[in-house]
Amino acid sequence: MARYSRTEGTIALITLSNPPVNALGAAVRRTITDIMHRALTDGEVKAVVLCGENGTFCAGADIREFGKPPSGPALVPLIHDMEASEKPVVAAIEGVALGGGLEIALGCHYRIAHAKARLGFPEVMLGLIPGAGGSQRLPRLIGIPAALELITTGRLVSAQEALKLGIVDQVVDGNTIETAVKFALNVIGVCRPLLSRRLSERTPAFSVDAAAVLEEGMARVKQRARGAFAPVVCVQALRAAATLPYSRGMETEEQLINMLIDSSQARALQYCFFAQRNARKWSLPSGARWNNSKPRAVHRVGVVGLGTMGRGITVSLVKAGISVVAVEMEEKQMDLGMRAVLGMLERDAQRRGDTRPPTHLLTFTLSLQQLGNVDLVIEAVFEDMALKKRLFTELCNVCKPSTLLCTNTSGLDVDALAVVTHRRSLVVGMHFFAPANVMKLLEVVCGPHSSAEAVATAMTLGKRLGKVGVVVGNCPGFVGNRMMKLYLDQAYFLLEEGAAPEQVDQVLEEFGFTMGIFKVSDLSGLDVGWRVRKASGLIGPDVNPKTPSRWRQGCRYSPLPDLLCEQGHLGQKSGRGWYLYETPGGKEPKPDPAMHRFLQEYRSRYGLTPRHVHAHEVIERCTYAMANEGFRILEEGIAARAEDIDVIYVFGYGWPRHRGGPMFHAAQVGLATVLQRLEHYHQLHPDVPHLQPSPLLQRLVEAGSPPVHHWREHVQHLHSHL
Ligand SMILES: CC(C)(COP(=O)(O)OP(=O)(O)OC[C@H]1O[C@@H](n2cnc3c(N)ncnc32)[C@H](O)[C@@H]1OP(=O)(O)O)[C@@H](O)C(=O)NCCC(=O)NCCSC(=O)C[C@@H](O)CCCCCCCCCCCCC(=O)O
Repeated sequence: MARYSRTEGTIALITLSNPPVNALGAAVRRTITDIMHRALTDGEVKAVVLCGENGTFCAGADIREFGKPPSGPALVPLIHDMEASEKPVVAAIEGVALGGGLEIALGCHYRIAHAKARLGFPEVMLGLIPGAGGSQRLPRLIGIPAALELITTGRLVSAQEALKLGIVDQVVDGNTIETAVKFALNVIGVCRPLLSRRLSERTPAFSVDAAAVLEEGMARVKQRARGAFAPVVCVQALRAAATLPYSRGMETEEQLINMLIDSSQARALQYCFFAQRNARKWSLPSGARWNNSKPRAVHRVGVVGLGTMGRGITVSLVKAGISVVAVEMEEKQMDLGMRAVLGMLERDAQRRGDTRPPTHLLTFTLSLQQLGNVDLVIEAVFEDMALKKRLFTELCNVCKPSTLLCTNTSGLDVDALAVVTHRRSLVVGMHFFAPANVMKLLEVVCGPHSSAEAVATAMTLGKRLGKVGVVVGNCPGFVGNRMMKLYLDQAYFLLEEGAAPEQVDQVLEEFGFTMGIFKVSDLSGLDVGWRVRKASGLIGPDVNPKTPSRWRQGCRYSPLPDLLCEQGHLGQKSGRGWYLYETPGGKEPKPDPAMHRFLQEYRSRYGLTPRHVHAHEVIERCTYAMANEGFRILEEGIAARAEDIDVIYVFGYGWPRHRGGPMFHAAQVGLATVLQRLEHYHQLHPDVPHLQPSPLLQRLVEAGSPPVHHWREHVQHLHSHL
């Protein structure tokens, strides 16, 4: 928990010891409080050095304790006692000093940091504010503008930046604890009383513009927060620091954190924190798991296809220091792709202040033969099964027998590709999201033949690329796009029933989505879905001409997006889609009067009487339809946990993190309510079978709506892939 030792005769060394990150759980707080009291009252001790075991100072409060009844001593009195002490207290910061960890460090009189240390207040990402004096001490140390930026964004700073800002007093390359001990010996008795080092005693170093800075800060966070409370409350805490004496500021901080601590948003954000980490802990029905499966070494990767996805994947790989052989079939495409990749790398290097992008890691070629020596191939050609099968067959002949063959398909059958190869166990899906060099999500699609080694290798590679990997099973659309289809269907149906694209989007954005569904569709290009619908036989020559336009494969179908595509309205790239753009390639969507007329004509053609669609109906139909499919996905074992589905939505589809994800949202609304609303909508729309509540949802409600982590226990037949 925390250890006490004496060094150099007069220095008390207090070492936090709570692996893996020295979080400040109740037992740790109890031990440090006792030990600190001992050190501060022991007459032989002249100074104290506080450090953390195993190269980590402290990652802050133990997040698992939030939401539980409080126990153990609080941090605030401990920090006050330390700061009030007449013996110098020096923090030796290695690894991280985050949240409550940094608050403790700010209560110390001096801070020495290792060059590789990172410091910050990430509380806002957990729906909180720094609640143990951090919101009051940091602005007194570095001023309002810098504190405002750090606290409202949760951004971590390097030791060097912390030195520049004045958060730490010294940065060391060598042994931080030894340096801190020497430092402590040097300052014993030098600065008595330690008044100037006590941040709570300082008058905040505010510029005259503090009020304006806070006002601007508030406007900025409100615009960016998409409905999240915590960033706004962070600004309120800083306003208290700017305008109130320290003790009153602390009272305000306490009131504000108490308001947030039990909020549904804080719960959702803390759920996301653990869900993201749990996603790494995959397992397969064979018993193979993340911690008993060895990934293969990947030094050289082949990327086939230099369209939008292939380019982004190539850039991600190169930025992670991995050699890439990029293959295109046609010279013109290759030239375009090569220029785009080099341009992206160049801009990235400029942003980071590097003079030369790592182009030496790149080989561009028109010949698949050059893939003979790669460890892994990522196929990123068109979504055309016949083309992909030909390619996989050829790759088998070209690549060494141990090369993993991965497909970036966004929904085609990974197993159908595996069976054309002689190395089925080495085939997995690596589904990146556009733009692949930016988006964090990676679905690792595991087919029935995929080996644990292949899954482990794809997950490890994803981690090297900075992605959040989630292992999913093989079915059309996997997890993300399978649920997305139902979301889109509901959005189209809402247009048929009377809504306008901008109205649906506004409601979704107010809910917290990064972008409304129609804006997303315009951005990705309407032709993407069009191709998928053609390939899956929903449109095209295979459809019986007698089939009504609004009816496909036994259920209601909306041809709206197909009609737009037929007119060449493909979204941003064509200057027109669900919205109007100034020019082809324009980015600024404007409501399109022609779209309104088109919808009116469409409705009258099919005898649909438009009605006013309420905001709550938009949210319920879109999000409950998604969650309902999520329950089916869980039942089929396509996702191992509800948390995995939520991670996919938060990291890949712009779902607001402060609402946890579609499954967590359903749990927060109440499963019984979701069930009842789905029944209601299914009664109104019996031609939409997907609105019929899934059997798992029904069983969960019968079982009293257990918490998300227990849902898997109610899956009846674990016939699953995962
Ligand atoms: C630290 C990291 C940067 C490490 O990253 P890395 O990639 O190396 O590793 P992982 O992310 O995989 O983490 C490894 C492992 O550790 C677990 N973990 C990490 N941090 C915590 C944590 N803070 N608590 C619990 N567990 C943690 C993680 O889950 C992994 O576990 P696994 O099983 O999967 O291996 C990175 O992890 C990171 O960024 N962590 C989060 C850091 C953070 O957000 N810190 C802020 C915490 S909130 C806080 O500090 C609030 C303060 O302002 C204090 C507020 C006090 C008042 C509140 C009143 C509430 C009452 C309850 C508490 C009473 C206390 C009091 O009153 O004083």
